[in-house]
Amino acid sequence: MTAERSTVQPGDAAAAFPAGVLVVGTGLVGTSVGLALRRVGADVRLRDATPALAREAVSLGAGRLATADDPPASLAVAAVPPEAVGEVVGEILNSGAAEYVTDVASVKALPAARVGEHATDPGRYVGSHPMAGREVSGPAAALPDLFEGRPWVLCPDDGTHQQAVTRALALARMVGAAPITMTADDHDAAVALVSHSPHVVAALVAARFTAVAEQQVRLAGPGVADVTRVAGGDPELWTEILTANAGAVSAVLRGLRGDLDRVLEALETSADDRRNLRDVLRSGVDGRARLPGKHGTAHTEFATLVVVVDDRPGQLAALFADVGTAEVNVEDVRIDHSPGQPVGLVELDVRPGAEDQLGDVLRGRGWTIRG
Ligand SMILES: NC(=O)C1=CN([C@@H]2O[C@H](COP(=O)(O)OP(=O)(O)OC[C@H]3O[C@@H](n4cnc5c(N)ncnc54)[C@H](O)[C@@H]3O)[C@@H](O)[C@H]2O)C=CC1
Ligand SMILES: O=C(O)C(=O)Cc1ccc(O)cc1
Repeated sequence: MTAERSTVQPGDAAAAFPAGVLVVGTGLVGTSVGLALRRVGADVRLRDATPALAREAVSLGAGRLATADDPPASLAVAAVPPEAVGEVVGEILNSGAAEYVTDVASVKALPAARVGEHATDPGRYVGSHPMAGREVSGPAAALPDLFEGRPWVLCPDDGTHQQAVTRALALARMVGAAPITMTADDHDAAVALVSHSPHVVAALVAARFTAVAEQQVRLAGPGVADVTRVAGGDPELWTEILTANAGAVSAVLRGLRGDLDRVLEALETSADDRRNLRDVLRSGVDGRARLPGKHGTAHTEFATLVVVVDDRPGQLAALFADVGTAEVNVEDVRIDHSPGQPVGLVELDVRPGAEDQLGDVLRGRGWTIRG
């Protein structure tokens, strides 16, 4: 497995893609690819099975409409749902719409097999998957910096042409992502663990809220919102993703079911034996510490400063202006606001040790620091 990052220079996009890039499927991911490529000066052509969505992507600045007269693009990106990848990639290659093609589907083994069935020269395709997304679909949700600093997995196999890999690598770099190469099976096992099973768990947790009294759900805070954020994703798309990666996802969920049984046993049998419960919770702490942190670096536990802000216009701008004078890098920010309360809480994450300096500056400027 290899990982790399580099800086894009002006002119790199034209050199990498002399005949431009064709994006087929102008939803969240396709339009984000177009927006990111336009920022580095690439010629981007767009089409979608629903032409109005391609026109919407054009109006957002993601490129121009593809036409039948266009010469073959240097690279096409099939940004369509997993089950459509085989047919779409086959059509692009067989019609000569592009020299090489990649896709962005969240699973890799099944689409590659389908491309083999549809394309006369499947070696001009290399599967890829940007590890970045949102729980909202469609062109309007697209962001030009969606892929910035995120892993972008490439899955070449023995039959893949080197030039297909070169062009897909260039795509990942041009949009600011960090390319990683692995086999389709390794990819599918990894995303079952870090993306697909968490999605199921998030949906299961969130589904508990549908049939309970409103006053129970009203107590929910940012913790449960974090845990369930991805559950807002498109159920149609996620049904396709989970079905296409059923084996790997089932393996993770079976392990999870075993742990859940241990928790239930600990809760329902001996109130004195807390060991199993503690073991599960301790494993959770250990597992979470292995997650990559900001910019794909190792996870760091930040120190958090909680600042009380009045619920009135201009407060956040004033706070950030004062933070700016403290010469402390803020690694992350969260804003917690309870409905009906006249104040909000702004959580500022800083490197451990820097919180005293920032706290002193903010107190000196009249801010209330909680805790
Ligand atoms: N949503 C996410 O967070 C992420 C999604 N992905 C993958 O990206 C792909 C696209 O997902 P989104 O952009 O989120 O979905 P989306 O629903 O926003 O966009 C998909 C687009 O493909 C078009 N489309 C469907 N079939 C087509 C066909 N046969 N020919 C041309 N256009 C067609 C649809 O009209 C739609 O505009 C999926 O394979 C998904 O697994 C990858 C990373 C993140
Ligand atoms: O929202 C997030 O944190 C995600 O991780 C989104 C995501 C969804 C689907 C993918 O195939 C890849 C990334």
